[in-house]
Amino acid sequence: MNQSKEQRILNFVLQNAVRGDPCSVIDAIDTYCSQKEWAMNVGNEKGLILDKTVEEINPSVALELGTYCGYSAVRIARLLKAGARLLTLEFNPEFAAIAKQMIEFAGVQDKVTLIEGPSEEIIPQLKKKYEVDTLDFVFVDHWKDRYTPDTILLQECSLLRKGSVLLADNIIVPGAPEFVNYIRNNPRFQCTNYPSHLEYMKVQDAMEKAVFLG
Ligand SMILES: Cn1cnc(CNC(=O)c2cc(-c3ccc(F)cc3)cc(O)c2O)c1
Ligand SMILES: [Mg+2]
Repeated sequence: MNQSKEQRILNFVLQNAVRGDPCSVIDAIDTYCSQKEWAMNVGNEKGLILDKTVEEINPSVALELGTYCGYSAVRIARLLKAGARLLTLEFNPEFAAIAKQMIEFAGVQDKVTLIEGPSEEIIPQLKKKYEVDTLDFVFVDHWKDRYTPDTILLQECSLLRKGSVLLADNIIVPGAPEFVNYIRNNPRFQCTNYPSHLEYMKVQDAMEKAVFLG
């Protein structure tokens, strides 16, 4: 049975990156996906916006919606302080299996909890089952039609506190127009738009930062 693209990306990392070196894993994925096969990792240009946001917040507890191959999980986890943790949710079992191996090869597995399943089921479990109080940072990068319902669900589950920061990918491509409308017109969020480009392409994209005001 021939390999999936995601398996080919992982194989390239295993053969070209250095075990335990997150930066070499990030670079290997970006090299493969810019030269061989496009894939929907956040990429290096938007990845720098993600890095700066994580460094600014220095979160103790971070959540990622949409793990995919683990590129942004490794990107975020490499910046976390001792004792800080990232929970990352992935719906697709094949992607979750690849991401698990990617995270372990990068050596950040002690900081990352990869949870497989639908976000609408897992978010309500975060407090009791995953011992989360509130979230300092949320990277939103999953199904674009889930951005708004899951942002509402995070509020309903009291997982956001005054100052919690959401950073959403793909505001232009594939786009999340309903989310943009919801979040920019919601007085409980202070929004900032970060123009950028679609990963590995010369196509316009953007990220949206939304600070929860409590
Ligand atoms: C299957 N699946 C598991 N997670 C998800 C959620 N992510 C996306 O859908 C996603 C899609 C694109 C994209 C796809 C085709 C295209 F032509 C242009 C852009 C880019 C991204 O950065 C994304 O995050 C989908
Ligand atoms: Mg994305």
